[in-house]
Amino acid sequence: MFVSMKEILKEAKDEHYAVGQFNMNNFQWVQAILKAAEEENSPVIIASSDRIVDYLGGFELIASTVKKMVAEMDITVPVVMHLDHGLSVESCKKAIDAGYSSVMFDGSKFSIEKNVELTKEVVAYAHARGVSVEAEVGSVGGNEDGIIGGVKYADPKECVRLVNEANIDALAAALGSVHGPYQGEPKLGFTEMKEISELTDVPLVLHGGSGIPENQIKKSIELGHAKINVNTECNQAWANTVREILEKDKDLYNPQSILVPGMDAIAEVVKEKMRLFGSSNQVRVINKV
Ligand SMILES: O=C(O)C[C@@H](O)[C@H](O)C(=O)COP(=O)(O)O
Ligand SMILES: [Zn+2]
Repeated sequence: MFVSMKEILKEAKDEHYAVGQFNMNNFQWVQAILKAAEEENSPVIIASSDRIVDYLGGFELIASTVKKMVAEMDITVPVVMHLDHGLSVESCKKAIDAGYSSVMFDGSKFSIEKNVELTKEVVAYAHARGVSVEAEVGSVGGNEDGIIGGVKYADPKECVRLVNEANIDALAAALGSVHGPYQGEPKLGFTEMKEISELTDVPLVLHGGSGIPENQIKKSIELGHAKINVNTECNQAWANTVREILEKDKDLYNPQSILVPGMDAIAEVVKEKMRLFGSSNQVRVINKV
C-alpha cells in the first residue's frame, strides 16, 4: 500500500524533479496533503516527525490511520509513509514494525563513526523489510526567537563515508538551509552541494524547504536534490487562514467553518510546491494499475 522512497526518488533524480515531503501535524494535514497529491497526479511523502509522534497518537495509530485514509480517499498516486528526524534506532524500528515504508535516522548529533554505526543498524533492519532509509550529515539550523543557530555544513568526506559504509537510500547533507522561517535571503552552499552530489550517487534531501526562493530550489534540484521537506509554510498558511476567520467573526464556533478553510490553505501550498518541484503529473498511468 505505501511505497518505499527508493524507487520514487531514483526516478525523480533521473528525471530532474523532486518529491515533496510534507509533515503531518494532525490527520487533517494528511487529508489535505493526499487530496493535493491526487489532484496534482504527484507522488507524495507524508512524514511524522519523531518529536511529535506521541502527540499524534503513536506509530501504530499513525501508520494504520494514514493507510485507511489512502484507501478511503481512493488515492491512486504513490504514497510514502516516512519517519522524519528519527531520534533513535529504537524509534526507527518501531516505525518500521508499525508499517512505515521509510525512515530517517538523524544521527547528525553524533560523531561520524557513531552516526555510521547506528545508521548501519537501521539500514540492516529496514532493508530486510523493504523500507528505505534517509540519514543526515552536518546539521540543519533552526530559527529560535529570530536568531538562526545550529547550522553546521556537511563535510563531503563524511557524506561519502555515510553513503558507502551504511548503504543509505537518501542523504540529507546540511548545506545552509534552516528549519522554520529564514532571516533574510537563504544562502545555500551550491559549491559544496555540487561536490557532494558528484561524490555520492544517492538522491539528496533538502531540509528546511520553506521560504527558499524558486531559483535556489530549482538549482538544488539540478544539483541532485530529489526530496524537499516542507512543514513551516503549510503551518503558516493554516494558522493565517484560521486566525483571519476567527478574527472576522468573533461569535463563530462551528469547527467545520473554521477548519475546512485551514485544510484548503494547506492543500494550496502543497500543490504550489509540487508544481515548483516538478513532481506534478509525474505519475504514469502504468504505475497506477
Ligand atoms: O519540524 C519538523 O519536525 C520537521 C522538519 O524538520 C522537516 O524535516 C523539515 O525539514 C521542514 O522544514 P521547514 O519547512 O523549514 O519547516
Ligand atoms: Zn528537517
